[in-house]
Amino acid sequence: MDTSASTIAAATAPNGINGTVNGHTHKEKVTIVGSGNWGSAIASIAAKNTLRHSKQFDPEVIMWIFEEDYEGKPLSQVINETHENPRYLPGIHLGDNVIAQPNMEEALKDATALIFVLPHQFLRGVLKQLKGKVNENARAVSLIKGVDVQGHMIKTFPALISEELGISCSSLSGANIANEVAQEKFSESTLGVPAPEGFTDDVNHLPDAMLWKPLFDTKTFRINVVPDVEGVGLCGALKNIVAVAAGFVDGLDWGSNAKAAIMRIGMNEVKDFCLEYFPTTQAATFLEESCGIADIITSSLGGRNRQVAEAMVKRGKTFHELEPEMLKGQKLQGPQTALDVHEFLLTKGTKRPNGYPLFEAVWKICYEDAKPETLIDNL
Ligand SMILES: NC(=O)c1ccc[n+]([C@@H]2O[C@H](COP(=O)([O-])OP(=O)(O)OC[C@H]3O[C@@H](n4cnc5c(N)ncnc54)[C@H](O)[C@@H]3O)[C@@H](O)[C@H]2O)c1
Ligand SMILES: O=P(O)(O)OC[C@H](O)CO
Repeated sequence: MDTSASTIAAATAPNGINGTVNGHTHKEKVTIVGSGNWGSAIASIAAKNTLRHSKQFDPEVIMWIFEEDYEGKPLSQVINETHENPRYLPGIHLGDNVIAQPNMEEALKDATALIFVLPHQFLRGVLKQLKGKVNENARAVSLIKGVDVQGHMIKTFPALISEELGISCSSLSGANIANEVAQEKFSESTLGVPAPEGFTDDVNHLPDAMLWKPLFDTKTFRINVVPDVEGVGLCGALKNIVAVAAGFVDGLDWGSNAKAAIMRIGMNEVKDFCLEYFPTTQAATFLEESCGIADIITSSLGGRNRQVAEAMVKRGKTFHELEPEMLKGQKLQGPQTALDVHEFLLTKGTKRPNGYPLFEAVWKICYEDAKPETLIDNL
């Protein structure tokens, strides 16, 4: 199937509505694949916007849930009764139009707008279940922060989703700590959409921008569109390694200068890694957008990766021990991404003089018991 932006443009009405059959307008039907901390926050935004843009979207937002028990009841039942996800996003009303659905086939029925928002280690398993069950006119967006590494092959998740499901996939990433976004505190995010080569028109008019921007953009969650799906996806993945390093700095009480230095060095490694292995990515995505520099800052100041890394140093425990204890079912992405990147670099090699010493130091501290103080040895 041809999933290029121009082909999709031809099949999509100019207002972004998913076409017409027998004179009837088809409304986009939204399914969220994932229901954790960010998945639930984004469900609350999508639920408001499907109502706000009722000509474009069916009001109901289906949220596929990896079923589990919550205080003696299935979590999906609790969510559908209370319209809240007390396990992963307590205190936030998701919207009466959000329906939790543990059955994947049911969740996908008629879906035309698929939002992928899972901890990255679970995506391949979920894609296996989805194969052959997705509508061919569906489009996807990945909110997942991680990379897929198989030996010397590295892929972003939008690319993997597109490849596995044969549909177009965009990428949404930014300085977006879920709890703050859900509380409607001001933040920005970057939407990377597919664009035909040489496209110079307004990116907001690209078909996938016209689908996703109205679904996510609010007064307090501002979406900026760029024609760089890979760059947006990679920034979100790699900044998690930098955030772990920033957490080590906090654990060591090295202070603000050291934290700023680690963020600067980390930003350069993110940028160089993207340009070395994904030459179509654009430097402006890292340097000017929320998904780049801004996400490194927020994650190094306030994220879960930072928090657990600080505790690794202060309490002398591994992240394997601390993750369940501190995050209660939420998942870290930084250590696993450091391992993925390490394994990729090992087989692929690099042309960067001195390699990627910050990424490698984080891997060594997380997986090889290296002392946190060794973080700066090769910088
Ligand atoms: N939380 C944030 O602040 C935030 C913000 C932006 C982006 N992200 C990114 O979004 C993605 C999802 O993060 P999140 O915060 O929604 O998740 P989370 O960290 O809250 O993880 C918990 C989720 O994982 C699910 N899960 C557990 N085992 C599973 C399995 N075997 N198969 C499928 N699902 C399983 C749980 O059901 C739950 O929904 C991550 O890549 C993360 O980096 C998170
Ligand atoms: O809490 P973290 O470290 O997973 O980071 C959350 C978001 O990615 C911040 O943008």
